[in-house]
Amino acid sequence: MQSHSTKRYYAPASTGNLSVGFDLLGAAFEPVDGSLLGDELLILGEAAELSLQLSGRYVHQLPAATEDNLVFKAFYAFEQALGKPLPRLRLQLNKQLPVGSGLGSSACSIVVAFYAFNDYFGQPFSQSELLQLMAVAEGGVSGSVHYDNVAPSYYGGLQLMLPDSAQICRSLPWFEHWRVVLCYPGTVLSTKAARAVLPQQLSLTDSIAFAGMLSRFVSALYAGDEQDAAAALQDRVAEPARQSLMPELLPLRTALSEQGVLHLGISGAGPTVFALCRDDAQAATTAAYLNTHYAKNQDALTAICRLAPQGARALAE
Ligand SMILES: Nc1ncnc2c1ncn2[C@@H]1O[C@H](COP(=O)(O)OP(=O)(O)OP(=O)(O)O)[C@@H](O)[C@H]1O
Ligand SMILES: N[C@@H](CCO)C(=O)O
Repeated sequence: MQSHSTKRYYAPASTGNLSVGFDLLGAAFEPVDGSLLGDELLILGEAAELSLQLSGRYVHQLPAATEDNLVFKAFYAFEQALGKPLPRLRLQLNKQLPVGSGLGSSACSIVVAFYAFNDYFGQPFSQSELLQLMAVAEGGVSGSVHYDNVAPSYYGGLQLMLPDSAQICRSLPWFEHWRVVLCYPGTVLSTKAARAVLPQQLSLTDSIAFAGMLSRFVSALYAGDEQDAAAALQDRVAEPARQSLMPELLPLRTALSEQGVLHLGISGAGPTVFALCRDDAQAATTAAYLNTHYAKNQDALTAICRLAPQGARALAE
């Protein structure tokens, strides 16, 4: 039961890479039916000890020990960054994103936790300071610091990372009528494992192709050229190495492309796939197709989404 002083916070699911922008591009998504696809954190009150209750559809995928939960770790990282002891909190995590899914599940818990602590304790950190703390925490999970899940989950929208810039990332335009079908098959693929197969070096040809395709995509978004933007969604970095981890990707892409779907790619490090659709009708048939041909068990999740304009936020109590 919620007490009067309970505070509720939420952060949305995100898709890293978006095929063309390995580690540099990420988008937050929300279901078109108005439901929430992301983690929720409740601050129930203060107590002598820090505590965390767990609930939600994917609670069974979380580590058994509370101390291993990223929300717990986020609290101590927040306190350490602040440099002074904080009151202990009674927390509840409503875990609605599958773990090791490619939906930015770890980032989502990290983002909602840092956002909540910053709000609760009177905003001691600026937005970019908070984002850096989130990225460091996410790096502790995946083995390297990358912002393409934490940035969109925090800010919402489609975010392009800006290496060496104080701003860290910037929102890009998007086509409002585009729909994205996210399909998580129900099987786990850890980001660390999916990064272990990546090439350590890119050839000059692949480096130019990577920079070229990402530039083409960004330029097409600004030009409002939908066809060119969709055509630029090509992954020259991660997908060739990750295909062996996701053997169904290419046959599914061929089948959906024959149905006119704009693109099918790996969401983050997989195994979730994202299908880019031109409208609601195409998204509905694509969702049905992926649900039949890619979903594997009761943990599977298929959602018809649009870009989430808003990222982490407080919800009405
Ligand atoms: N609250 C939490 N949410 C998600 N994962 C958690 C949480 N607490 C601890 N973990 C651990 O963090 C790791 C998350 O792994 P990983 O980064 O592969 O998942 P993911 O975030 O869903 O993947 P991706 O970033 O590709 O979407 C797992 O080992 C999981 O047990
Ligand atoms: N850019 C990261 C995203 C992880 O979700 C990767 O592909 O490894």
